[in-house]
Amino acid sequence: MIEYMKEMDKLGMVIFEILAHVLGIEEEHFFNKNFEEKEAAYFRISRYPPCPLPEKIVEIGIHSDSQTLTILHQDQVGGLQVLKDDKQWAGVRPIPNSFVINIGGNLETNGRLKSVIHRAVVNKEKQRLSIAYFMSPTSNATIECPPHLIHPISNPRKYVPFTWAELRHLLLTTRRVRGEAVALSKFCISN
Ligand SMILES: O=C(O)CCC(=O)C(=O)O
Ligand SMILES: [Fe+2]
Repeated sequence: MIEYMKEMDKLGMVIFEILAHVLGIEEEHFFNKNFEEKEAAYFRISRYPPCPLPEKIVEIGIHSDSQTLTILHQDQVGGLQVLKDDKQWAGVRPIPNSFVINIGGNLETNGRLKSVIHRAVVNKEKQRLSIAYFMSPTSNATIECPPHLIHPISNPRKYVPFTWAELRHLLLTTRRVRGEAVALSKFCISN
């Protein structure tokens, strides 16, 4: 497990480097610097038993991930679905030897990246397994959209700066609402 975790961290850092490049973040080691504390990362291993009436059950409810990045391994059964802009669910087809990468709520960068709403449905005949690895920043790292991704008129700042410790506290203490990032919304400037 520890080895798997180390490999996930390495992969996550490569993805962060790519994202930093795509987002035009020039500060060297931007993500490395904010992800030194590894204790905050965690796994969720989900086993979905077969179900004769799959339409009656949605095993992992509708949600978006709250951390920074999710690296998800799903087996070949399939069941992960994402909510598209047209409000239709689309299945994420399992591809052998690959991971599904989800952007977490605190990486939304003022809407430049999207933390997708998703759910997992069960299969009639087959059991399904998934392993989600959630990466979060160091507890006291400040989460704040880089100024160059903000425009005062076309894209004004959506959230006040906050720390991961503050968001994590709210995630643990705020009542959840299906499909809504309630904890994150507490930092919304319009609230
Ligand atoms: O099992 C899956 O495919 C999804 C798991 C998931 O969304 C989660 O653990 O947050
Ligand atoms: Fe998830």
